[in-house]
Amino acid sequence: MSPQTDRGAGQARPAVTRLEARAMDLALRAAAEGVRGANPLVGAAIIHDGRILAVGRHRGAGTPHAEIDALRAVRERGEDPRGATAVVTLEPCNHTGRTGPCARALVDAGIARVVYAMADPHAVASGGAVRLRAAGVETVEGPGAGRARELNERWLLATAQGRPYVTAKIAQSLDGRVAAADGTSQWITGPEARRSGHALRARADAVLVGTGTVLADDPRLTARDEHDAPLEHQPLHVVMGARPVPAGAALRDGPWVRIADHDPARVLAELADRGVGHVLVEGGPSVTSAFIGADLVDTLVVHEAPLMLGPGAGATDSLTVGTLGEAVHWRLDGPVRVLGGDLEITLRPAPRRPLAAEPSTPLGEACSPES
Ligand SMILES: NC(=O)C1=CN([C@@H]2O[C@H](COP(=O)(O)OP(=O)(O)OC[C@H]3O[C@@H](n4cnc5c(N)ncnc54)[C@H](OP(=O)(O)O)[C@@H]3O)[C@@H](O)[C@H]2O)C=CC1
Ligand SMILES: Nc1c(N[C@@H]2O[C@H](COP(=O)(O)O)[C@@H](O)[C@H]2O)[nH]c(=O)[nH]c1=O
Ligand SMILES: [Zn+2]
Repeated sequence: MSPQTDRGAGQARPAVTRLEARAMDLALRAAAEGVRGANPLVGAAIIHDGRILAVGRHRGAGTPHAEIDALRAVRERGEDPRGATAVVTLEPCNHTGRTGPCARALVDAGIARVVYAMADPHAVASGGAVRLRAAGVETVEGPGAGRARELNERWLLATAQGRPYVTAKIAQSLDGRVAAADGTSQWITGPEARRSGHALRARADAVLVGTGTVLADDPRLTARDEHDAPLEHQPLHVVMGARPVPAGAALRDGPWVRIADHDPARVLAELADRGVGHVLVEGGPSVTSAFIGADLVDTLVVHEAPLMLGPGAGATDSLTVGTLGEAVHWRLDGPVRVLGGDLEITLRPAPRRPLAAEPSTPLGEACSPES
């Protein structure tokens, strides 16, 4: 499939210019710097008079979308976006969520042409291209689609499955233990790593643990700063399992729910019904293994502490792996960070099947020299 434009099929003009292809490359790189969660990673660039005026990106749920970020940067530089081209890694949205529809913002800014990598599969947000064309804006879909899809591969999967995006966090020893033999585990990691764990909680709509963790640790599951004060955004506390949550359990101090089910897919469906878009799974080993075994972890954050715990509980003790060929593979998804004395390793699942074939002409091959 070649890039689509709203021009007639008989018109021979190449879909994108060399500058637009370069802008798409920059937008994709900017997108990759965002944080994963309920929203896809999206970048945008604005081109005018043969120059890339600005590059923007989405910085996480609730913050301005990439197009708005790029338009803001253009205006901050005292430039006028009227008549410009916007190059975006995802079809501009057409809905009012926590931010307004980007399609309208682009029209209001006087943008004349929008090149976007891939259509928005999210039923609520889609339709931006139709709205743009209705307002007389030329649209081109397809350049950079392969890279855009690869970047948001797991978000696209979660969206297609109609479930929340899932991040799992494991705080483990060098030898992969999450508790000592007697069940003690507080704390394996140092304060810097734990602060990063709290930042993860603050980015999630819900934090989920199994009943085993509730009974062993009595976790609070709140998002807190270095002084133990609550952060602004607090996640829903979710307990998965059959046993009741004890009357005095600390997690009852915030909004909480127990879901008496062992099936991660059904638990996610129930959370989706409650409006949860991003779940942080914090263990313990039985629950983490169940999510990983069901291929329902989209991002895995491992906090690796420099200590060994010998015969303690392993992070994924219940994962069914009988032979090396059944190993669950991951790949790095961003830089490894040093947090005090610990490491933070962010991973995403290595694809179990080859990625879908690139549906568009690769960047750089569909362009014409700048006119
Ligand atoms: N370092 C770290 O990052 C963490 C360490 N821990 C440590 O882990 C230990 C607790 O481990 P564990 O008991 O495995 O903790 P879990 O939180 O995984 O709880 C396990 C229990 O949850 C219920 N459950 C829900 N879904 C499933 C499922 N799909 N499969 C199996 N059981 C399910 C079962 O109880 P039911 O009968 O009620 O249904 C099960 O016994 C503690 O020592 C704790 O300190 C815990 C979290 C994080
Ligand atoms: N042991 C361990 C973690 N354990 C996780 O933190 C929970 C306790 O949360 P709270 O009561 O809110 O502070 C605990 O039940 C488990 O999910 N986390 C880490 O960052 N590092 C650690 O060494
Ligand atoms: Zn938008």
